Amino acid sequence: MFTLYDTTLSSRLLLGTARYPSPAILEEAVRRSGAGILTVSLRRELAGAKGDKSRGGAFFEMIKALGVRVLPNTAGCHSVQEAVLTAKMAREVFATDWVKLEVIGHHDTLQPDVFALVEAARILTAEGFKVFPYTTEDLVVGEKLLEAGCKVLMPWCAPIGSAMGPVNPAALKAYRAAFSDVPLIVDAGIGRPSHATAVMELGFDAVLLNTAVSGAGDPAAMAQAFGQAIAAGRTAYLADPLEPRDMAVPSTPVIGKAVFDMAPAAASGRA
Ligand SMILES: CC(=O)[C@@H](O)[C@H](O)COP(=O)(O)O
Repeated sequence: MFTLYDTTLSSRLLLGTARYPSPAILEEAVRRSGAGILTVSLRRELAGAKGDKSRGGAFFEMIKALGVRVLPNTAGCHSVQEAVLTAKMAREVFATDWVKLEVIGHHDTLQPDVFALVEAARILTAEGFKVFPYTTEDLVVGEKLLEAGCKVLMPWCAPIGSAMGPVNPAALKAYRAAFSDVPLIVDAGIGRPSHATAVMELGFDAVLLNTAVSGAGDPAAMAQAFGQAIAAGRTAYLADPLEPRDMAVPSTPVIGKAVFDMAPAAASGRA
């Protein structure tokens, strides 16, 4: 169990809902993942409906009907104004003050504009939003986001949609150590279940991912694999894993065993 703002959750997987082959596959993926939170892009769905707002609305109704907590996101926003406006629209549509705050700053890497992110976070928390900021693993930005009122931080592990997995594990380790009391969710860049396990083993509280599931050959099976991998990573973290060592250490205590085994054989003349 872990707590994000006012809510206690058992699943540590937050699943994105974009780019699935069909609504039925999305539904099945959500079910098999066991995800505790679904993130939904307001801008993407409304843009995809191409003027027919009821299509966007139908998608939102389908998401609500899944009965999983929704975390609307501001994916596709490039400025403070856009992100704040999108968050307010999402609050109306989903009747929630939770928002995943994304303010994209770099065209190629989709790296967040961390200056705009902090400003938007400050505005939204002042208006009562519970902000989940998508950020880099920069420690100073993390501190500024906490000062702005965020109670959760969501560092990337690689660019959105890249599926690279944790490209800078040392930075993620430092992030975990620096914000030991803050719920931390790795958001974006996960490609495989083993990546999710690896970041959970570092002590992160949860993982948010989308492309690795929606882009898989069998999204529902992959969603299930991620659910299992995240749970395994958490269990391993709590089990206090060994640190890698420079030297070999025999795992079987051989000294003494041979004496017991050999002595009776030698005495009886057996080789
Ligand atoms: C759905 C969503 O919020 C994405 O913007 C998020 O950051 C996930 O990234 P991946 O698609 O790389 O998992």
